Amino acid sequence: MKLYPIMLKLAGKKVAIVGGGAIAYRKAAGLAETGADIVVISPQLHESFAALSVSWRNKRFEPEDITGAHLVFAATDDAAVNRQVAEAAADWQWVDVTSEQELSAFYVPAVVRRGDLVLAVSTSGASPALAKRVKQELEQQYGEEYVQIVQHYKHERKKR
Ligand SMILES: C[C@@]1(CC(=O)O)C2=NC(=C\c3[nH]c(c(CCC(=O)O)c3CC(=O)O)Cc3[nH]c(c(CC(=O)O)c3CCC(=O)O)/C=C3\N/C(=C\2)[C@@H](CCC(=O)O)[C@]3(C)CC(=O)O)/[C@H]1CCC(=O)O
Ligand SMILES: NC(=O)c1ccc[n+]([C@@H]2O[C@H](COP(=O)([O-])OP(=O)(O)OC[C@H]3O[C@@H](n4cnc5c(N)ncnc54)[C@H](O)[C@@H]3O)[C@@H](O)[C@H]2O)c1
Repeated sequence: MKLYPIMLKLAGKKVAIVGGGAIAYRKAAGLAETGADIVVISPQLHESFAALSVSWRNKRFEPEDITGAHLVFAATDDAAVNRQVAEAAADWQWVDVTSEQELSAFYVPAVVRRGDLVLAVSTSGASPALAKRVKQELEQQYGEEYVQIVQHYKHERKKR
């Protein structure tokens, strides 16, 4: 089955991240500056979270924690807990179980940002390491100059 790529406007939307370790941090960092209302549920929080704006619920996961969340990340190191998160989610909630593809409703791509230019790379889950490698190649190919290039094109387009 093909996966469908999309750009989400997350300002003001609740996003729940269950787990507070390295992987939870990586998913939270990817949400920085989207305006999402990020809630992290975990009895421990990785020190890098200090640089991010998130609400921390210092506790173990319970189903009520994901109520109203549009996106849900199950990112604990306990596969059974991650499965409970998937089971607690309503049909309309998009869940990424970071330890188990079969239970996920979406995956996160590897991303290069150059201002408004966004390059997202996915292998549809086949190989996250390859997605990262292709991202690194794109980082070389599309340098910081593209921040200005995309601005220029945007400006030209408005003149029409
Ligand atoms: C792209 C990136 C985005 C991000 O995380 O922000 C991302 N994984 C990254 C890196 C990475 N992940 C893993 C390794 C170790 C090498 C390896 O195992 O290959 C490395 C490499 C590294 O860390 O160097 C391990 C791993 N990943 C998943 C599983 C579980 C499974 O496959 O079932 C396991 C085994 C866990 C275990 O051992 O238990 C699952 C997923 N990882 C995804 C995304 C989604 C599919 C993306 C796609 O392919 O399209 C998906 C399906 C769900 C999701 O996480 O959304 C990010 C690159 C960051 C960057 O840009 O630098
Ligand atoms: N998708 C990916 O990109 C990817 C990559 C590597 C690993 N993984 C998976 O992610 C998992 C987590 O890895 P990590 O490096 O972040 O682990 P980690 O040990 O750094 O963090 C685990 C976190 O889970 C929290 N936790 C444990 N039980 C909990 C509970 N009941 N409720 C709430 N929080 C709870 C802990 O407090 C801790 O903060 C791994 O076990 C692996 O399966 C995914």
